Amino acid sequence: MSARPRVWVTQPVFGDVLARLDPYFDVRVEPTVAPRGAGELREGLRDVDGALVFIPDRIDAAAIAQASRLRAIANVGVGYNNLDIAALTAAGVLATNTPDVLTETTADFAWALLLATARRVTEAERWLREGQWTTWSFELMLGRDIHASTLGILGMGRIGRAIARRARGFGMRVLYHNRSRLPPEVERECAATFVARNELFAHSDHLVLVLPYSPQTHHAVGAAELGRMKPGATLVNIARGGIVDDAALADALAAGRIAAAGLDVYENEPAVHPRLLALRNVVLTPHIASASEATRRAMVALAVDNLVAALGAGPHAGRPPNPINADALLARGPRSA
Ligand SMILES: NC(=O)C1=CN([C@@H]2O[C@H](COP(=O)(O)OP(=O)(O)OC[C@H]3O[C@@H](n4cnc5c(N)ncnc54)[C@H](OP(=O)(O)O)[C@@H]3O)[C@@H](O)[C@H]2O)C=CC1
Ligand SMILES: O=C(O)C(=O)[C@@H](O)[C@H](O)[C@H](O)CO
Repeated sequence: MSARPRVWVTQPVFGDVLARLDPYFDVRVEPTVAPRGAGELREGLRDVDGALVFIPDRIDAAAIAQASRLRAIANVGVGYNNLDIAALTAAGVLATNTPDVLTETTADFAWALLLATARRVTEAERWLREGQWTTWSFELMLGRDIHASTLGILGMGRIGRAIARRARGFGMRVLYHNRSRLPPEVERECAATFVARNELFAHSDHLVLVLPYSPQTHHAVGAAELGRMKPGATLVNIARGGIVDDAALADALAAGRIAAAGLDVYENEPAVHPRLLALRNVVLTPHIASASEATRRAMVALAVDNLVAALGAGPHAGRPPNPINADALLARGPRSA
């Protein structure tokens, strides 16, 4: 039996980047992309020291309880609501994520969705491809202006601020809400004004969601919040499924309560609420906000660095760049090698 630590990678991504694990570990990379169910994740984690996992992999308490060798989980992604952090910490398993490297690419994509949603880009293309463009009409596909309008950002963290910075070019007024207000110099740099949560819904022409998913943010945007939005406003969600109540959103869009929505994430993804699928005034993308080639490679590279260091190897042994639960080390008992 090998004395080297064992590592499991749940998707076959960028082989040249994953190869950087090889000098240190016995690595098993899943050969196919497939949803990994609870049973498969339990089995995969049972005999390994570390794993490199992705957003669809739900690492729950049951899997962690059976993973007696596990010491590190490197999540490829900045959001980590797929991990049971309390259970990992109690078990002495260090978890890491990949912030910063995806900030600008994700902010670019928020703008792609915002522009497509407000100016009806995908709706117009679908209509044209359906052969419906027989006469040019002056009032065809009238959209909502972006320039000189008010952009609202719920979740003004790394990505929210990058979205705000881009708004300058469109001459927009930027409002934001966080649980805690940003320092004045950051507000100045983003040219953004802090407002109460209800004010954000009431005054935004275009509202972008960029906050993490947690039990506290579950259905943070439901019927009541949608009801507070301006008639004709648009909503963009690049944050996480579950933050928006998808059924309530479908109601608001169908009723014309708000003009349109751009969604990259969904409550039950990859399943999309059938009523959202049936609507024309919604732009739907398959959770790709960070998906430029350079950024996806950088995310995997950072997750590799995190895993190597978290398992006590490489130049930064024991000091992974992006620990989520550094206190896990305090809980380490017999499973620490
Ligand atoms: N679609 C995609 O592919 C991608 C999605 N994401 C999602 O974007 C999220 C944000 O990433 P990033 O900007 O790097 O994270 P940050 O932690 O830098 O920012 C999150 C912001 O949300 C705020 N926030 C947290 N809870 C609440 C709340 N209850 N109400 C209002 N604001 C809140 C935080 O401020 P405060 O603590 O003061 O409230 C903070 O400013 C990720 O967690 C992930 O889910 C990220 C990348 C790609
Ligand atoms: O970073 C996040 O939180 C994301 O949602 C996206 O960047 C990725 O799609 C995901 O991380 C892939 O695992």
